Amino acid sequence: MSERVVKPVGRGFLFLDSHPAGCVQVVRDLAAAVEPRTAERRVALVIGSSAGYGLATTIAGLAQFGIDGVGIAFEKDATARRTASAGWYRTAETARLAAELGRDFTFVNADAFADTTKTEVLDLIAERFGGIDHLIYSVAAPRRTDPRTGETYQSALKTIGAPYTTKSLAYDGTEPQLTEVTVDPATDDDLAQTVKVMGGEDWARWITALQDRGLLNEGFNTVALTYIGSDITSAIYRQGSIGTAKADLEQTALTLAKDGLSAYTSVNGAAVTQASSAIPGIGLYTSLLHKTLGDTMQTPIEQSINLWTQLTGAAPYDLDDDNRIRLDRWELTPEAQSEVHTAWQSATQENLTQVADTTWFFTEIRKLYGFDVEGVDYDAEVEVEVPWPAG
Ligand SMILES: NC(=O)c1ccc[n+]([C@@H]2O[C@H](COP(=O)([O-])OP(=O)(O)OC[C@H]3O[C@@H](n4cnc5c(N)ncnc54)[C@H](O)[C@@H]3O)[C@@H](O)[C@H]2O)c1
Repeated sequence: MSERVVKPVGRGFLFLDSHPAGCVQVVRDLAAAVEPRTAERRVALVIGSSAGYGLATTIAGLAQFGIDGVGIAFEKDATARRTASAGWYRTAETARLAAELGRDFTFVNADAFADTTKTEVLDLIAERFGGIDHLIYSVAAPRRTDPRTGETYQSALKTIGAPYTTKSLAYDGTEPQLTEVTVDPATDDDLAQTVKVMGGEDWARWITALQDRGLLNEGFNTVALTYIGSDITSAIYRQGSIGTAKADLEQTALTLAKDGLSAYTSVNGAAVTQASSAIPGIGLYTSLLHKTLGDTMQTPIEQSINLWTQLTGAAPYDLDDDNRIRLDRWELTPEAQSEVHTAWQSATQENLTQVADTTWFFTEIRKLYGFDVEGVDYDAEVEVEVPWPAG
């Protein structure tokens, strides 16, 4: 037992500790946004199930689409000095939610890129479920060690060709700051490494491994998440090193589909997650987008419900010309983009909090660590040593 008061300690968008009770409430709030329904049983493997889009897909799947199966995440346990990572606490609560909903769902804490994880999870699937109907690949990682070569690759957030200077949002601990960040161009090696981390190789390896063991059920389909976004962020995102990796991921889907698999990428909209907040300019863009769209900015839960509706065949796939499932149409309407463009151009330090929803953005950032969540007593002592849910 290790109870203590947990306060936010950190700099900018990064906090060193997470609040267990806040993370519990975040999971409950996500679940409350899903209408529970008893559906036929389907088996899903969600890779990246503890945060952002993967968490939303897991919760929507558990509550509304009757999924059993396995979730994989890579999270840190508490130490003598630090709390566990937020994804650890969220996973513990998601497991409780799954049990309450009568679902058979196991969470594995391991590196999805490792072959040992694939073997462990495939054994579990073979033993417990006999096969899967859906695979959701929602990993966002800064690095990957390829177990077959032992080499470690680092993902880069760089432009292609020339440096690019963007407006960006920062936080000095008291006030939001409008800053300028210059992003360097990627070398060929940076690009190759980013593709190794965030491209389609590992997703394809999971599918091949499942296929080799005969664990893909009739009607199986799979989705890996991708992003396109606005012209405003394209020099850094879509036309940058990370966009090169996303193009590789999308190409992987096309190759898998050619082999007869029902494999897609889904283009999700901008959301505040740990992964996205690390990208220069994205925080400002997302704050402006929220100011423009308000409640019509679709949450990860809403997009996940939309995704499951399509994966389970309740609605036809909403595909674009490149065979990608589009969950981001609300983000890229000409009206929304034109308004965000104007706001982006006009943003200055003086008008920042009027043109951008910075308060909303920083609350969302703190919520990623379980802080600023309504209904949580942050002065109370809380148990920080929480066991990973038993399989
Ligand atoms: N956030 C956005 O705005 C946005 C928009 C569109 C698409 N996407 C895509 O959605 C996907 C998920 O991103 P996110 O923003 O939800 O990220 P996130 O940081 O919120 O979550 C990442 C997840 O990956 C897991 N993970 C990281 N490394 C792992 C590893 N080695 N093994 C197992 N699990 C690991 C983490 O535990 C976590 O569950 C990415 O492909 C991202 O590009 C994000």
